[in-house]
Amino acid sequence: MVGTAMVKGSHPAGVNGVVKLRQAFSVVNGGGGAQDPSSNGSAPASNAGSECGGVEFSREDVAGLLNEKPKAKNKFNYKERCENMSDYVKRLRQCVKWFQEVEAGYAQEQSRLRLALDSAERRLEEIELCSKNKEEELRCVIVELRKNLASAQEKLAREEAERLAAVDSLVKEKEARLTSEKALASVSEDLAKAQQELSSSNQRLAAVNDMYKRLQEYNTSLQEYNCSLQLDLNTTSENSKRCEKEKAAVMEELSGVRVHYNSIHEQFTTLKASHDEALKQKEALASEAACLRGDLHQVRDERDRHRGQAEVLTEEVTKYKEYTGRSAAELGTLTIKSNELEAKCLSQSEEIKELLEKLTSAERKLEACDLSAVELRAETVEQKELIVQLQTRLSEAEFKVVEGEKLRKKLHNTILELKGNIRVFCRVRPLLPEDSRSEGKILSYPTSLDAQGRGIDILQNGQKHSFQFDKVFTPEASQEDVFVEISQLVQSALDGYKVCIFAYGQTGSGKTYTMMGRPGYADEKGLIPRSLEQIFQTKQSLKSQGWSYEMQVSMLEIYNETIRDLLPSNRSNQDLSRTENSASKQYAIKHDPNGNTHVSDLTIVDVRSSKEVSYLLNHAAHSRSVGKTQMNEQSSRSHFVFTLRISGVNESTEQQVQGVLNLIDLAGSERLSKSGSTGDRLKETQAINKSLSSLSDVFFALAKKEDHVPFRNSKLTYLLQPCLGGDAKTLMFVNVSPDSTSGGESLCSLRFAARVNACEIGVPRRQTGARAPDPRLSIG
Ligand SMILES: Nc1ncnc2c1ncn2[C@@H]1O[C@H](COP(=O)(O)OP(=O)(O)OP(=O)(O)O)[C@@H](O)[C@H]1O
Repeated sequence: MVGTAMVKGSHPAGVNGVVKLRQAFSVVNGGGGAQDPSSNGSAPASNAGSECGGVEFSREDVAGLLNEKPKAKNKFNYKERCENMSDYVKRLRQCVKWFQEVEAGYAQEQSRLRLALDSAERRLEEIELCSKNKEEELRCVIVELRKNLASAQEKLAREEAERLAAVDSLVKEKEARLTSEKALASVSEDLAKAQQELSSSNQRLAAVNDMYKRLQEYNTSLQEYNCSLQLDLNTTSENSKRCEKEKAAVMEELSGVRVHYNSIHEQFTTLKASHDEALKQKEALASEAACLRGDLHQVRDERDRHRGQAEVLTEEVTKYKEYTGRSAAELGTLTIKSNELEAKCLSQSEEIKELLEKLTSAERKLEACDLSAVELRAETVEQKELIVQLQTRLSEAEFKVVEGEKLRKKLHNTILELKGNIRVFCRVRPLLPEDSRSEGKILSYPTSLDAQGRGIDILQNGQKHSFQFDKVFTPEASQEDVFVEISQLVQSALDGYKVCIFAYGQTGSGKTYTMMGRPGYADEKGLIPRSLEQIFQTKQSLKSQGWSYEMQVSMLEIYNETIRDLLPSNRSNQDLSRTENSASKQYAIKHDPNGNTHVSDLTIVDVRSSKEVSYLLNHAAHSRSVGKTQMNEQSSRSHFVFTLRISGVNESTEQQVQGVLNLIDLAGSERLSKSGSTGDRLKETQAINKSLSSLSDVFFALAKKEDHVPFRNSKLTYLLQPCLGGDAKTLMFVNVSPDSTSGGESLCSLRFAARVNACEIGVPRRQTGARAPDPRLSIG
């Protein structure tokens, strides 16, 4: 009974307790140890059971032992009951032994489990602490993110509004551009037509000139012929005059003869009349005689008288007849002579007529020739006038085109100035012999109306990325083409603006070529020498308007975050080594309230001509830190800053202007893996990449209109602060290599440039009025 009670009493804390401990142990250890015997009575014996003194007990055995009392079939059979009891006691003893062993094992297990529990609790505590910290952090992050979200939403709304406004203005600009392009196209058409007309007019003019020459030759021959005809005519007219005179004399003679003849004829008529009278009288007399015959006496006397009268009359008639016969002969000779003369005169008249006809026809021909010559001359004059008109129209059209282009640029500039944007030009250099040509072209230039000359597409990993800038120069663009586009900007430095032009891009992409050019090749001079030439030329031409300018130059480089002066402080002491010269100097950058930047101890040189500046540029180029990298034979390892300060005074208008021209050749960005830099080169590359990434951060902050712009993160950005965040006219060249192996870098550069293009830095302001107290210390 005692044993039974003991076993019974130990049951809950015994088997179940051990089972629970085992369960806990298995949970802590993550294993699948013992299970609650009551939960799964069919568990395998090896899992639930244990060994005790060589006797194996199953759970069922133990449970049977604990729950069953020994029962005898016959309660009076004491022997059987004793045997049963002893058997039961034996089994109980074995069971107790098993329990003890199990308890010992369980105690061990318990201590192990306690240790595990302790460590688990410690871990739990740590985890809880950690999770609390994390929770705290996450809460902070969530709060910050919420704030950021709110400000981002605000900014988004603002940017959306601005974007809409920008889209509006872009649409307007596009429209304006389209109309100006249409006008340009129509003007170009006109121009082409005018040129065609001009060339056809030139051809016609040449043909007319040719014809005119031939006509002139013909005219000359006609004039010669005319001269000979005139000579002939003169001699003929002299002959004719002579003949006329002779004819007149003959006619006079003839008329005299005719008068004479008439008078003789009249006499003859009167004589004939008198003869007839006489005959009549004779007849009357004869009739009278016949009448008087009767009266013979009387009649004979009368007859004699009459006879005498008849004889006298006969004599007279004879005389008359004689006379009349002689006159007729004379008249005949005279008539013959007159006829001859008339015939001669007639022949001469005919000759004269013929000559006159010839002369008239010749004159008519001459007149016709003169007329055609005059017509031709008039036509030539008309054509010349037409040519002049066409040329005027052509020059007008050309002028219109130039003016249109100027206006477009001006409008574009004005829009940009109103927006306060940084302008971005992209320049792609030509493929060099050392470039790889394996993967074909990665860059292309869209030809659509709105993107022509401004768009660039880059193919990277099979994907096309499109960008648009203020201008895109293809590899064919010459240094002159590039300079033409920035000359107006350079000009505005003389008008009192702060101007900043800088070149950004991967190493070897053509920044130094763009800014400085190729030394020794006049055609390939870069923007810096060309800008200076233009400034000094304009300075000369503005003299007539009363302007006089003073100019000062300074040049520095930022190498490994250190400023170096590139000009000799003492011209006579040029051989002094640069390090020795600049070691003691501080070159601290300061900005005054007027937005001018001062670099202490920096050498500033007065310059009067572009030659002087070229000399200084050469000096600086030799002093600049240059090295060889895997990407570029002559790689610029520093940022080069050229500053020209311009002070202008107009004595007649008492105006004063102060302009600054900053021209900057940045060091090239490069990937450390690709550049293959080690040692000092590696340090340089890291410094370059750091300052360029600071520049990128500045643009990022500007583009997002953040309150804080990290200008102070690098010397470069701090030096450029007035140009990037102030009132300067700023232009960035993004130089790109067409090499297919540089596609990644080119895409990065173009992305950076697109971000810069979106930046608004403020509206440019002209600096006029009183001069700074010491302009020599100011660089921009
Ligand atoms: N537009 C171009 N026409 C002809 N050659 C060019 C042009 N641009 C660049 N090059 C040539 O490409 C080479 C690299 O150009 P450059 O030295 O100007 O590159 P960079 O960007 O200044 O490089 P880094 O950053 O390493 O100084 C030079 O040999 C240069 O003459």
